[in-house]
Amino acid sequence: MTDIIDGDAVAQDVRDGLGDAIETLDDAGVRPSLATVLMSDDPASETYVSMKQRDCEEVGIDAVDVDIDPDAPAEELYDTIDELNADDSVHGILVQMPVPDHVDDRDVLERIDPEKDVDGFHPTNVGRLVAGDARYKPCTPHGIQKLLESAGVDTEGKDAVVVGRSNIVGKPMANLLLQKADGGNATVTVCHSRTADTAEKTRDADIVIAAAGVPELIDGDMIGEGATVIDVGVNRVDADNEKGYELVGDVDFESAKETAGAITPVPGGVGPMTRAMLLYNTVKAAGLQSGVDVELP
Ligand SMILES: Nc1nc(=O)c2c([nH]1)NC[C@@H]1CN(c3ccc(C(=O)N[C@@H](CCC(=O)O)C(=O)O)cc3)C=[N+]21
Repeated sequence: MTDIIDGDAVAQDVRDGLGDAIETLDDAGVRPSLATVLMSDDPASETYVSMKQRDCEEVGIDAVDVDIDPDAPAEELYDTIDELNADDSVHGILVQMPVPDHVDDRDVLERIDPEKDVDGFHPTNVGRLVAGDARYKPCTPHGIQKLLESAGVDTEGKDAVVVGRSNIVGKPMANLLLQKADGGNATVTVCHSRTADTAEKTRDADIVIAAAGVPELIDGDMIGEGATVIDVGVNRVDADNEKGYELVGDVDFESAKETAGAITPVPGGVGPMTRAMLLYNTVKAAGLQSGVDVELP
């Protein structure tokens, strides 16, 4: 029987597990606070930001919500980041990506105080991660590590194939799987759009992480018997339903689950974990900035 890994349930465990740390901080008079900055009118981005704010409320994190007109000059976003950097009551800053074309996303990520960079996208935090000394692990790959752990999948000595080489998922995922640490110690292959034969690589893998942003790129023929399949895709395709869209993963779930030993669904797999690990990083940030020792799940 294929194990369908329940991301909603594991995310709930992480949120519950943050309770102790949030209480410890509360005893010290500290309330963790996350600022989300949205410079977009893309409906998907708006949905994600409002889900993050709801998550914060649920666990007892203050959510500061800044909206910037997508047509505003880049300086308005920079000024906002500067203000949030200087505000001691704010522990985490997330600028929802993508930002408009006239704003350079690298400039944005470098502007955020690395201590408050709960996405883990600042070059300082990227460097620390690669060096094996992560401060804030990027939320999606970190969430995937938690999912694998919860499914009883030990990564040590396994062949892991990451499909996709983005800065926010593929590259940090490959790095985490490579670390000499729990959730790492895997033999890692990274496939991408220029890979000669991706199927040949994925077929031999114990763990396949699909993070290419291409709907249903990975099907059952590309998965080896009993492999663990993690689907990072959150592709919105038009559909004739209430929402007007359907979420489609990078994996063809129906065919892949026939050969996989364990698989994450979309929705309800990696997405909720990404949000849970953002809360985790925010609580960690509050601890680091206030000098309060917190125990994280
Ligand atoms: N600075 C920044 N940090 C991010 O972490 C970031 C970002 N920008 N930009 C966009 C991507 C995407 N992302 C998702 C988070 C949660 C779900 C999620 O919870 N999805 C639900 C369903 C959501 C729905 O119904 O649309 C699920 O898969 O079950 C999806 C996507 C975070 N991102």
